[in-house]
Amino acid sequence: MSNQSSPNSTEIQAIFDQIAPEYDRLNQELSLGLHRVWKLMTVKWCQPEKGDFALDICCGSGDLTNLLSKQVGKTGKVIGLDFSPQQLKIARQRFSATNINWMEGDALNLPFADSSFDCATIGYGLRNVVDITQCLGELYRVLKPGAKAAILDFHQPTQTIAKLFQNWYLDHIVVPAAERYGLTDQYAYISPSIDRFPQGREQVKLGYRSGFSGAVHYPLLAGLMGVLVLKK
Ligand SMILES: C/C(=C\Cc1cc(O)c2ccccc2c1O)CCC[C@H](C)CCC[C@H](C)CCCC(C)C
Ligand SMILES: C[S@@+](CC[C@H](N)C(=O)[O-])C[C@H]1O[C@@H](n2cnc3c(N)ncnc32)[C@H](O)[C@@H]1O
Repeated sequence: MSNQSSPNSTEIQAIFDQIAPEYDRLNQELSLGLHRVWKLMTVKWCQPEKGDFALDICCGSGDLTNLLSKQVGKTGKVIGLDFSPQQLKIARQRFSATNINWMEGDALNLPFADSSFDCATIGYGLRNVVDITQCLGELYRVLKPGAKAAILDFHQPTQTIAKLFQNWYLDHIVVPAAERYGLTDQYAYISPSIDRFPQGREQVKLGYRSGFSGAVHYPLLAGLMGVLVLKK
């Protein structure tokens, strides 16, 4: 990894390629299965409807793409986009719904026309892109007027006790669990990435600065993470 404090795009892509084989198992174990609840809430918050054209940015192994697929139904379509070939390989193996298109692409340069999508999600992706403002700008551009996006991610809790727990859990539960698979460095990246990521109030400001007409942040898990809901 480069000596700069935050990894570059190539290094981030490598992290997610390398963890792809164990990613879902570790998410399930380390969140005690709760990540499925957080993802369900995220999809509900972008208000998908039958027949919609939906986008899951930074789709990874496809959890949110799959949930959107169920919501938009046979008359709808979902694009799952990610720049990690290995994550997309897992996604294609896991989910075969005919209304899903898997695409390798960059969240910072989305290959879609303006005002294309009825709704969108980003699950644990915004914290991992190298330019948050550029990503939000692209998200704004490809959404239809009035469309909603829901962005799920970790952030630093405001309460000290919650921050202490987050650090403890990451350092003493998450990283040791990853060591079993030789993925220590890849999972040790999570903590500093959370430290660099804006908290809910700042995320709302970034949403408005990106042109969204509405921005609300809903904290989850005592503020260890949350969902930013944006309306174009
Ligand atoms: C689905 C989850 C995390 C996705 C995720 C995001 C990243 O940015 C990564 C970067 C590098 C490697 C892996 C990931 C990654 O998996 C959430 C569940 C998995 C979390 C790793 C577990 C941590 C949860 C909270 C810090 C504490 C939860 C405590 C509660 C008692 C369950
Ligand atoms: C923690 S994973 C989240 C995957 C999935 N959304 C989930 O909820 O499990 C973050 C994903 O963001 C992807 N990613 C990071 N930067 C990206 C970019 N600029 N363009 C596309 N995908 C990116 C990574 O490849 C990785 O699959």
